[in-house]
Amino acid sequence: MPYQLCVIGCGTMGIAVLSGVIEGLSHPRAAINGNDDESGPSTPMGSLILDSNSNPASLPDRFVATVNRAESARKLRKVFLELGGVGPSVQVRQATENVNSVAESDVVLLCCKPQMAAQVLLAPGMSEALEGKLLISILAGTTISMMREWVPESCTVVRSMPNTPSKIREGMIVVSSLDPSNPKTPVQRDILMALFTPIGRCRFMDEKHFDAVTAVCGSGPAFVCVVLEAMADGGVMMGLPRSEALELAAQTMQGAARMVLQTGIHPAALKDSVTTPGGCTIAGLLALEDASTRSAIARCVQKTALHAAGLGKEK
Ligand SMILES: NC(=O)C1=CN([C@@H]2O[C@H](COP(=O)(O)OP(=O)(O)OC[C@H]3O[C@@H](n4cnc5c(N)ncnc54)[C@H](OP(=O)(O)O)[C@@H]3O)[C@@H](O)[C@H]2O)C=CC1
Ligand SMILES: O=C(O)[C@@H]1CCC=N1
Repeated sequence: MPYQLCVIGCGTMGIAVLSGVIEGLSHPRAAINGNDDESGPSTPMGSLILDSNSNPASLPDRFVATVNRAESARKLRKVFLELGGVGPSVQVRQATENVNSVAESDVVLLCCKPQMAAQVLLAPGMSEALEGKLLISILAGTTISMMREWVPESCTVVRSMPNTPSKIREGMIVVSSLDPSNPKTPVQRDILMALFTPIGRCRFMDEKHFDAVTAVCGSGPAFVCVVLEAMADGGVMMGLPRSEALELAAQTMQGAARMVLQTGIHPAALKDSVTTPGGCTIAGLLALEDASTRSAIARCVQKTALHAAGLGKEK
């Protein structure tokens, strides 16, 4: 039976995921998946799994979303009203209705800030509401074992890390491979696949990688946009109109990334193929090396991952 999905804390990321899921309901398409350590081998850069939505029982058909403030609820209603043409409506409620929203739903997507998780999950009545439910968290730095302390034993806890491009169904979503104290049933696995594959590339990974995953794909769009903006700035410096400079840089970035994903070509090989001996590309590359660009970006990911690890512990 189709089920009700409840999004607790439907801010930037809740909207991104829910918009992608709702859009995917009316426009199903082939799902692109990364390696899936729970379903056997695939190609180095991922395999194409056709129409993982074929089991309608794994898809939600009713939606509830909660936020804290009345003002946010008003804005959220507008967001989903505008989406209305492409899918079912979403009931928007305030945090005072978290417990009954969870009680009447089958699957819960936890999208609040990590610092709010304990308060939300330990609210009076929430434990009863979560009995037997599937709780999918997108929270950075909040481990399954921390969440297990806050939910009843019968509740299955899964961690996921989506990113903002999920909104246009170009997300990267990593899902924790197992909750050792409460392994996923095939039904729950189907639900995870059905929810996430329509909104991007989906991969199961062990929870121990989640801080690194958070840095690379959760925060990654911010880092990539700094590079994108800088490339456009360079074009503007050399006389290109701003909008064209941005278009050229964005499509170039997308094209290079797609070549890596689709062909499995190593980025270094792709870079070498652009670099004509004695040409202009090597001149630009050496300027990047002088500025230690690679280590700056790698250190940025390292620092982000280390910070992510502490997020769930903040009060
Ligand atoms: N932003 C990103 O790119 C990514 C974020 N994440 C994770 O997603 C989570 C949310 O981040 P983000 O969307 O950026 O944050 P936002 O601040 O945009 O969203 C948080 C939402 O939680 C709501 N909220 C606060 N308290 C409660 C409560 N008691 N009950 C119900 N809702 C509540 C807020 O409502 P109100 O506005 O009224 O206060 C707001 O809508 C974080 O845990 C983060 O680690 C993961 C991947 C990527
Ligand atoms: O900045 C943050 O904490 C969240 C987690 C990943 C992306 N944004």
